[in-house]
Amino acid sequence: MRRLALRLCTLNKELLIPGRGLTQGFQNPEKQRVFHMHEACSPIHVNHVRDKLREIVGVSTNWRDHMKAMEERKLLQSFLAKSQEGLPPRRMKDSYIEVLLPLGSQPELREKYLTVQNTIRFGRILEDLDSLGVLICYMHTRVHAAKMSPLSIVTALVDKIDMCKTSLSPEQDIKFSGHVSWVGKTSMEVKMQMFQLHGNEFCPVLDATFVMVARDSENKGPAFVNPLIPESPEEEELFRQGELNKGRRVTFSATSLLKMAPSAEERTTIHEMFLNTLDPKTVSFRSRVLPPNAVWMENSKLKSLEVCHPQERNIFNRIFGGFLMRKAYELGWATACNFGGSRPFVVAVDDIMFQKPVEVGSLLFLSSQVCFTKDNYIQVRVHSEVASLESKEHMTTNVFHFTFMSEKEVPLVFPRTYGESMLYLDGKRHFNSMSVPVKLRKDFSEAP
Ligand SMILES: CCCCCCCCCCCCCC(=O)SCCNC(=O)CCNC(=O)[C@H](O)C(C)(C)COP(=O)(O)OP(=O)(O)OC[C@H]1O[C@@H](n2cnc3c(N)ncnc32)[C@H](O)[C@@H]1OP(=O)(O)O
Repeated sequence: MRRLALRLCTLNKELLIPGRGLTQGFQNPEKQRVFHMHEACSPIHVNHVRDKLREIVGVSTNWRDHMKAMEERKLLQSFLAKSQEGLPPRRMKDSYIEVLLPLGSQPELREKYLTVQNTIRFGRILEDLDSLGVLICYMHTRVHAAKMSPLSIVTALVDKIDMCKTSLSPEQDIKFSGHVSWVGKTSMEVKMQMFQLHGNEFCPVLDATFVMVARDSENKGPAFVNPLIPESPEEEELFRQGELNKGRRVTFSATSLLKMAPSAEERTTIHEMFLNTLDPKTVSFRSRVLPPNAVWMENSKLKSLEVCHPQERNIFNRIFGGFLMRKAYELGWATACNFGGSRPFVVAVDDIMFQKPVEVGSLLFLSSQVCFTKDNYIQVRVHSEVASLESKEHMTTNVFHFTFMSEKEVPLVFPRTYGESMLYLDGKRHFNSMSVPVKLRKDFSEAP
């Protein structure tokens, strides 16, 4: 145990070696969102993020030892705080990390990230962001006296990922940075950014906001996290934004179409779409025909099945959230590609809620469909549910929302049933909540 405490302290030191900050490449200070972090660490290599997480949590690398490792974690329960006030406050820079994915300088890394069109697999980026988000939270909550972290930190929500560049080169270095930007009692909001080398500058390509939740050593109940003290007006603004985000999520969830009827405007939209599909040759509500350049929503569906092997486990012996996101994203991408008839780019991801952990050995059923389109944009929803081999009972674990942009204008998608109409409106709400179409930087766009 003492050995592990030392290891954790070494980890913290390793992460905080003063050196070149990520912001150095910027000419324009307005592009920076790294507040007073210039004195922070040199980047760690992307391959070390998972190693560090393993060390912090003390997991075994062999599946056959996983029960023993979990037994050892039970001993850490006594290190958990009884209240949040009993924990020392932390600053944003305490959790600030930079991670390097040196695709340019280490070509052997490229294979894992490469698409056939010579761009970067976004699913792999989702995995890296997920691991990085968890590591950031361990930096915020680190306990110097404890041998390993008594906390199990899980991803609760991918609140938003906005892309500011349509395609990324697999031949240029990438850097990630991030820090805790807001905390509740047991939850933490993490802001991350991704940059790619463009000439001599690291230019921003992606902004992400995740919410992580701290659980006890055995991942059975909630656990308190250290308070966060903003230190400057910019940090206060970030913290305030975190509070607002929490309020926005509550409102979004309270007005969900699963709980409340659509608004008058939304009802009009659906009725107009319904009228547009009535056959003018018959006087019947049942005889429906598609308008030109339109597709029935049910015909946009694609499905897949994954067997969740131990290799895909996370540090808590459940299925890694990043793996679930990668699989859902790739099915969503295929759905958009199939629908739009040309190669789509992801422009936004939002509101991926991890409702239930996925056990190793489960069957993961993914079902994807286009639920809204506009001009070149395709809004895709992927629903995931699991069943254990024994019970066969299906349970929803996640709903994923992806916004893609196609190279050319795409057909309209038409709902046929009431349920599909609600999917359409939900897709439209997600599409409208996206900030990207206005922000997408044309100057960075590249041919695919
Ligand atoms: C060798 C091994 C291999 C190693 C590989 C390394 C890979 C690297 C792996 C890296 C690891 C990668 C990581 C992974 O792979 S984690 C795997 C993916 N994630 C999961 O499996 C999580 C599944 N979900 C759950 O377990 C529960 O739903 C959770 C625990 C999330 C909430 O449960 P529950 O609802 O019962 O909790 P509560 O009511 O007590 O609330 C607790 C707090 O949570 C806040 N909250 C809740 N929901 C949301 C939400 N949607 N948005 C925002 N906030 C939310 C809530 O406000 C409250 O905050 P506060 O008011 O206290 O502040």
